[in-house]
Amino acid sequence: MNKVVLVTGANSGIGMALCERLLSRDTEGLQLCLACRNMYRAQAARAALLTSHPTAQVALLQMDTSSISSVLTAAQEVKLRYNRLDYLYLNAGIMPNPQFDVKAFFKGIFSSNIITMFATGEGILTQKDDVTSDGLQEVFATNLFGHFLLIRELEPVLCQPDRTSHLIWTSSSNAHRSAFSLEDIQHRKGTQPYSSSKYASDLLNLALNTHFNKQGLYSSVICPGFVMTNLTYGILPSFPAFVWSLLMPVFWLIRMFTNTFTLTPYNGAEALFWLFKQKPESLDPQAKYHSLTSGLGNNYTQPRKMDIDLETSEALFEKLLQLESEVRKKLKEKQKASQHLHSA
Ligand SMILES: NC(=O)C1=CN([C@@H]2O[C@H](COP(=O)(O)OP(=O)(O)OC[C@H]3O[C@@H](n4cnc5c(N)ncnc54)[C@H](OP(=O)(O)O)[C@@H]3O)[C@@H](O)[C@H]2O)C=CC1
Ligand SMILES: CC(C)CCC[C@@H](C)[C@H]1CC[C@H]2C3=C(CC[C@]12C)[C@@]1(C)CCC(=O)[C@@H](C)[C@@H]1CC3
Repeated sequence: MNKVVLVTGANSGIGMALCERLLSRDTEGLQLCLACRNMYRAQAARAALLTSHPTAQVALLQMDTSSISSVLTAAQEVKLRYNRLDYLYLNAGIMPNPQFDVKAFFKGIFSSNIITMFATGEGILTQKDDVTSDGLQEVFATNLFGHFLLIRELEPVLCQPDRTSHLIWTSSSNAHRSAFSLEDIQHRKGTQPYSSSKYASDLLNLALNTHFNKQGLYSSVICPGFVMTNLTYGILPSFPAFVWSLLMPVFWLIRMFTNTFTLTPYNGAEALFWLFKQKPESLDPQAKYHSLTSGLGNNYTQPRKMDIDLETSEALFEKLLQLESEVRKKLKEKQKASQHLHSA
């Protein structure tokens, strides 16, 4: 039986590079499903993958992870199409309206914190978040909650007695405990929704392992390192693409000191690809698997312990379940109201 692999945010950057790498390893034995919000971009990605792998099975699925109804519809479609789901890559993510603190950046360059700053972006980035039509914070909804709902909906295909399934989150080394609060899981009040959402995915990863390992479902998190993609280009929008290219020698130099500068989507997808080849039972639920690239350009994956604890991960899991039941209730009421309107 062919393995079924679903990747969210598969039409560009790290998600797209992962698809390319998976098909290069095994073109015939995989059923790849690209879950994307924009079907034009999804079709372009599918066409590019089929150009290099003409015999591959590549399907498309429309899904906007920031929209509850879109996630629920997409999950129904997955259950109709597939009776198994071996790998679910939870990769779609946004960092909207990033503000780059130039002063903090230059201060960081001349401090002992320089390596941490380049590896994590800590202290130099904030974002302005939005609210979705479901009334959720956009970064939380896109990066975390949409994926949580998807997993909950797909439980019947993910938890099967005769085999294991693997959830793999694209988190970040920008995830930081100080940006996250259990009292404000959506990060309505702060200025670091991205860091908060990624820290929440690290916590949720642990809770998912606690609750689902017995049912054959495993979860892992990775950090791709600093990769040049649409997401990072958005951090300095005044820089045209050629300026980023001109900066490449500087970045290669920085890579000599911090191997987190993976830079290309291919390199950034290293840990995602490495996890595909591992037995999920052998992995550490408290570790984040980092894509790293050496000064000489060699890729490797390294686990690093995360700053998370069981108690907070359980508390977050409970809060997410509670939010899930609230949004489902709201959605039902909305559907009832529109039915009334139609029948009147
Ligand atoms: N680049 C980096 O340095 C790092 C990236 N990451 C993480 O890697 C992941 C991939 O990002 P990256 O490849 O860098 O950036 P890209 O912007 O290239 O990829 C992000 C993908 O997510 C999709 N996406 C965004 N919002 C939604 C949504 N609401 N519903 C469905 N899909 C959506 C995008 O679709 P569309 O094309 O339609 O926008 C795109 O396919 C993200 O989770 C990011 O946080 C983590 C650490 C570092
Ligand atoms: C103009 C200058 C010569 C160079 C500017 C460099 C910064 C824009 C980058 C240095 C470290 C980068 C970084 C990220 C974004 C861009 C930098 C701040 C991230 C925060 C991107 C998203 C992530 O998830 C992190 C892992 C990245 C960490 C490093």
